[in-house]
Amino acid sequence: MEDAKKYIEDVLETVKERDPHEEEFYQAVKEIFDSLAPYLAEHPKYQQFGILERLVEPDRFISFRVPWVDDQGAVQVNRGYRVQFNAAIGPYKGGLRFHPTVNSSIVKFLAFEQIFKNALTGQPIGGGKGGADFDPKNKSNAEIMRFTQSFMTELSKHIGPNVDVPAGDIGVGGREINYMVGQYRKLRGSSEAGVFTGKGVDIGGSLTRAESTGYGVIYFVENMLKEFNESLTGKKIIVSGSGKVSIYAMEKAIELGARVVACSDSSGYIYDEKGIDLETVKRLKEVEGKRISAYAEEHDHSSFYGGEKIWQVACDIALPCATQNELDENDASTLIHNGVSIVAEGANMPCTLKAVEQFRENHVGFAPSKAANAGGVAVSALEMAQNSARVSWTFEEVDRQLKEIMQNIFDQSLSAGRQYKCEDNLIDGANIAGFKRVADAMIAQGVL
Ligand SMILES: NC(=O)c1ccc[n+]([C@@H]2O[C@H](COP(=O)([O-])OP(=O)(O)OC[C@H]3O[C@@H](n4cnc5c(N)ncnc54)[C@H](O)[C@@H]3O)[C@@H](O)[C@H]2O)c1
Repeated sequence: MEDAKKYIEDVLETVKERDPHEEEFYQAVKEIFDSLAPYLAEHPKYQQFGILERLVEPDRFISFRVPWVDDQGAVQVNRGYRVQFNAAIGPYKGGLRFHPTVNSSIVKFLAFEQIFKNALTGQPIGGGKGGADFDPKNKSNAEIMRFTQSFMTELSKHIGPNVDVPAGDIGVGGREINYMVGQYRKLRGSSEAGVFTGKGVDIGGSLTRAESTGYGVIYFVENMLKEFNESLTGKKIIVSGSGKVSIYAMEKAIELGARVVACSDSSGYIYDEKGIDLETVKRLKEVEGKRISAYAEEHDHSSFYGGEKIWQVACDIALPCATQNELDENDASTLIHNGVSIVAEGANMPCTLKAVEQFRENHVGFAPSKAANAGGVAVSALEMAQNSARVSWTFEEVDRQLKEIMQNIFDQSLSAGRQYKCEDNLIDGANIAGFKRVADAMIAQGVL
């Protein structure tokens, strides 16, 4: 065991030395590697094949200029990225994020996480991620289109249905993906349906893709509750964010009998004791593009708390579904003090390492993002399968497969955790199960 720990520490040290400014990337690598010691101790072959050293270096890191012209006629320049991290089990697969905070550390951490998440789904997809430091807020539709087309002019050289298949993420939804599909088709002169997922249903998108990440989080939580012969009925839930993941996590939770009392956006949170009216949230966010405070103006029995964090609201289940590191150790203490029993990560790495430590110490059921939010990428892979076969499955069929995949991810994570005596915790279990699939595929293919 000591040898394995030393191996992990040495590789972590190299990561820090090589890119000391990439804090989020280091955090993501540490979170995974810290789980692996008992598994690596039992299987020294991974060290002999230099798996950890190879895993932390992406196959390719692409960074490029994205020039575009705004509505006033001024030239703007943003920076675009695509990290093709690991393709041992299939083409690179992962979303594109448009947000001003996007930088090399953020895209590398997201792509690294994606490798293990994709492996956990059991599907043939490798890990990648990308985006741009472009802020879509307050941009006109024409500006979004011009920016997205310019972004695709460069990215199109590096992607393809068997190479790298991007999807959406923060700031990139169906509209942006459709613009990318169009620009890619125009540049290539051919229709390659399987090069993007999250497309509109009319142009080859899959039913249930929009709902899949949020629904998947709730299916995962259902599995956790079942272990204790419990269900979602009557559970009080809070969900951060009010975007693609949050909205559909709320929808499924409400459908299964839970009471969702609070949700948020980057300006603050709303609390509605009677339970959030999701139709209002959908209209405000998906149609009108308004701040979440507008909810409180329409619902007398609700309140808006500007600039405050949602984690002070007492609940049974907390679902961080907005962004990375949105829940720190103080928030974790507050949630624990207020009696939270399950925290499931809908967003990628929303809890800091110290927050996770607190949940572990206090025996709060914790579902890590790479397991809990894998439903989105799983349905993306189902979209690729439908595109290859030129068929469209029904909503019910895709939902059935999604449920099955989430159940498998839960079972694998639980059993790997138990096998390596990680006190039944799903974090170590998910990390070990995901690592095993990728590492074995890397060994089988030789030193590349
Ligand atoms: N879309 C997917 O299929 C998918 C799949 C897996 C993981 N994720 C992850 O889920 C998270 C959300 O992605 P999304 O696709 O829903 O994005 P989105 O842009 O649709 O929504 C993001 C939401 O978070 C809110 N937000 C941002 N910063 C916040 C803050 N500091 N506090 C409170 N709210 C804040 C925004 O206002 C918005 O409501 C990201 O971490 C993303 O990587 C998304």
